[in-house]
Amino acid sequence: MMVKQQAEKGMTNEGVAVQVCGLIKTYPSTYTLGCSCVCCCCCLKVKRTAPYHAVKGLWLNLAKGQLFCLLGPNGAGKTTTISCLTGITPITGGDALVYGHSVASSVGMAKIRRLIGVCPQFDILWDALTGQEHLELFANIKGLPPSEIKSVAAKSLSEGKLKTATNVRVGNYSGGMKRHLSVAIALIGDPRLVFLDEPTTGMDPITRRHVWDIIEDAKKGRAIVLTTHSMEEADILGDRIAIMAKGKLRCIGTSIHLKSRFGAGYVCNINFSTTNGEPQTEPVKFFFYNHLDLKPTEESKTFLTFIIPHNKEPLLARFFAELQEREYEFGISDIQMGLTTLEEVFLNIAKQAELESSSAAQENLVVLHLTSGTSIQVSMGVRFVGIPGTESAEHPKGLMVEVFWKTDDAGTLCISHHSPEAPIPPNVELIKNESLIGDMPVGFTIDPNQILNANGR
Ligand SMILES: Nc1ncnc2c1ncn2[C@@H]1O[C@H](COP(=O)(O)OP(=O)(O)OP(=O)(O)O)[C@@H](O)[C@H]1O
Repeated sequence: MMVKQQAEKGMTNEGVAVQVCGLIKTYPSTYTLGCSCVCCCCCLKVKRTAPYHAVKGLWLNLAKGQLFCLLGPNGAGKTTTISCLTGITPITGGDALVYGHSVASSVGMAKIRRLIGVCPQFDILWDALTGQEHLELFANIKGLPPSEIKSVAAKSLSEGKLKTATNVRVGNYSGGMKRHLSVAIALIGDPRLVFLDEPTTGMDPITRRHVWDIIEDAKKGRAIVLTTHSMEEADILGDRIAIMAKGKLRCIGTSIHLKSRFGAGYVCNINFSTTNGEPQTEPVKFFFYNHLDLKPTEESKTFLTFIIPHNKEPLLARFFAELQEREYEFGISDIQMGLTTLEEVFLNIAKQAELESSSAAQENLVVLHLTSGTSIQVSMGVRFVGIPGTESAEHPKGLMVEVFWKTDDAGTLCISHHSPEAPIPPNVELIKNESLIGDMPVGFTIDPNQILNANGR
């Protein structure tokens, strides 16, 4: 909101490289030929798809000398945002100023092109050219003085995995080497703003660390916009992180800010020593349950993990003082506390966005295979879901499960596992829309606050 107010008052800030002011991108309708019959000769129809709102009014400032990391599940609108800022696709509404030049005007865009370097999501390289030839070509395009081109190209190839491949044709590069070369191309000519769209996809861990060092060094004196599906990469490189979903910015801040504001709380790991006999995990579990009403999220013979929600904060000082006093009695070797992970923040935001859109339109359903053997459809991102047809005299409200989500390597939200089936607490209000899509029932979404309140969590 502050960004919007500043922009509306025409305020400019010296430290800002890019000012995005209500950016909108809507892809127009497309027309396809199709029919629903088998013969295909009599009823070919032109089908019109609805316009797609990929970016729905984005407001943000990107600072000079900082790396801004844009996260979001597949289809969030990250690449579209980059395409709008780099002039690859025309914007539909709003504007963005790159070092004061507007992306909405062709004059502005011509100036912006001289200031930016881009590593696109998919490599645009020529198999017949070598790494050195690519860099010389792009150094030429960026307008570097001819006398400097060879040395600049050689310098950016002088380190890491590309060194040995300088004169090898790119057709023989691995996928990771091609991404490495695309990053080098984005940085050539000292651009003041660099866009890196999933730059380390397909890289082995050693090359990835090397490219992280290159990116970290490149922050000085320029702004970098990076998109990634790796939370580790975002945590390590991002000075500020934003999460987009369904075309909208959902949250923005430093990694620590996002974890404390949007994470579930703290992760507490307790390790037990095995030198003085059997570890006392059961008394410690009881101690946590008794004082904080928490059960472990992970456990083994020698460690326990608890997620401590923020609302328990007032109890923690006394709780940990007492736990430390009894460390020896419980056989605890060490206690570690940390904020929950960025991945968890990401999942929370992605789930929330999916839930909003699937409750707006009855879509985005995925199949949940219950361990009891039946399958139901559930809204993407739902946490507690009631199982249709499970009402009985013993459980008048029926049964429910808690669904746990994860993202796959490509950033798509998918079901990880679910809790055992449990009775829906009697005081929970249910809004049941009995429905069947295809021949599979649709589970009803239960407000998580009601369950947490009912369980005293
Ligand atoms: N040319 C186009 N015409 C119509 N729709 C498009 C076009 N390009 C992208 N889209 C749609 O816009 C949405 C946003 O796509 P975009 O590529 O920006 O997402 P993203 O956040 O970069 O996802 P990913 O992580 O998969 O790269 C998607 O639903 C996509 O299908």
